[in-house]
Amino acid sequence: MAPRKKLQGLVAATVTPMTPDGQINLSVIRQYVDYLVSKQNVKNIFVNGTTGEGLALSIQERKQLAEEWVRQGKDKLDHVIIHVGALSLPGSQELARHAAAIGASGIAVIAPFFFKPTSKDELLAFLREVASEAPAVPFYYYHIPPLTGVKIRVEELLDGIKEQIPTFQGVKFSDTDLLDLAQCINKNGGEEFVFLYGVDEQLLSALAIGANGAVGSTYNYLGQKTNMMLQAFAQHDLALARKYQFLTGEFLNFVIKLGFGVAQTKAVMTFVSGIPMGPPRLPLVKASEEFIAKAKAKLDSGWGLSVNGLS
Ligand SMILES: CC(=O)N[C@H](C=O)[C@@H](O)[C@H](O)[C@H](O)CO
Ligand SMILES: CC(=O)C(=O)O
Repeated sequence: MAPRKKLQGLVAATVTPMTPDGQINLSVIRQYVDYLVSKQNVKNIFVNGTTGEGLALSIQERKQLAEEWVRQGKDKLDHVIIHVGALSLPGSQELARHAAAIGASGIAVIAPFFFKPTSKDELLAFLREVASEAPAVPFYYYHIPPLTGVKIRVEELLDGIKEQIPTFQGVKFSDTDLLDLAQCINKNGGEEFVFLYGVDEQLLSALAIGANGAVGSTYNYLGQKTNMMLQAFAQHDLALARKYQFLTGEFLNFVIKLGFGVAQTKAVMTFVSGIPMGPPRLPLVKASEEFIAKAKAKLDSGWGLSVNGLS
């Protein structure tokens, strides 16, 4: 899938559909793609990442999923980014070669997080060895220090990165350190790289300092509303953009207080889209009936209309 345009706007971090007995369920991916495009107006996806439980899947499962997403996304999606990060370098390299072979429009890699890189050079060396296995595929670094514990600042990592990783294209930035993000954007004067923000509840703040778009779990079901925020922001209507951020934030604040993670995202996506996403895989456990009832009631309660008449 040759990217027709530079990645921008919303990217849905897809969940991995599973059968009730915990096998990956490829059979609903076609329907999932159609849902994102037609109901959420989201045409980019990020596969096998945090939300997709990528690190809880076998290499074989990750390849099968990547293939199915690319196959179903053909002619419907603009970008299919495959997360190929893994704890072992050979595992990550194998996934990178596979993603290249099937025509993914980009690959992303998180920092290895059991044995952790302790310096920029160590992290860069690992990323370089993965990226070089897919020499024609745009490469994104996936920065998510709350989960990896690798806190090397992106500003530092980006310094001279093109010489080491010629395919380097940008960052999925899933951290609240907006100073780091701002420094990256400020130094990226030529607008060579793409910065996709990954903390959905504060995307507007990241847009304000220059993020190009966002990758997140909530764009699976709040994509339409978040697109309205992007549009208001692009039209310099900050007051309206803020209303949309408050609107999505109201729902997220509600579910975060109940306990919100990948399992809960799968449950919400199941009732919003009607597509059975199934349970998560251990060590995650499925969302409680109580959570589902409350989240559903919140969404059904006219929540969409509760902030100054927005829908
Ligand atoms: C830790 C995590 O999963 N972060 C996601 C992406 O990076 C986000 O999309 C969050 O799910 C979202 O911001 C809700 O907190
Ligand atoms: C949220 C995100 O980007 C991920 O699931 O990896």
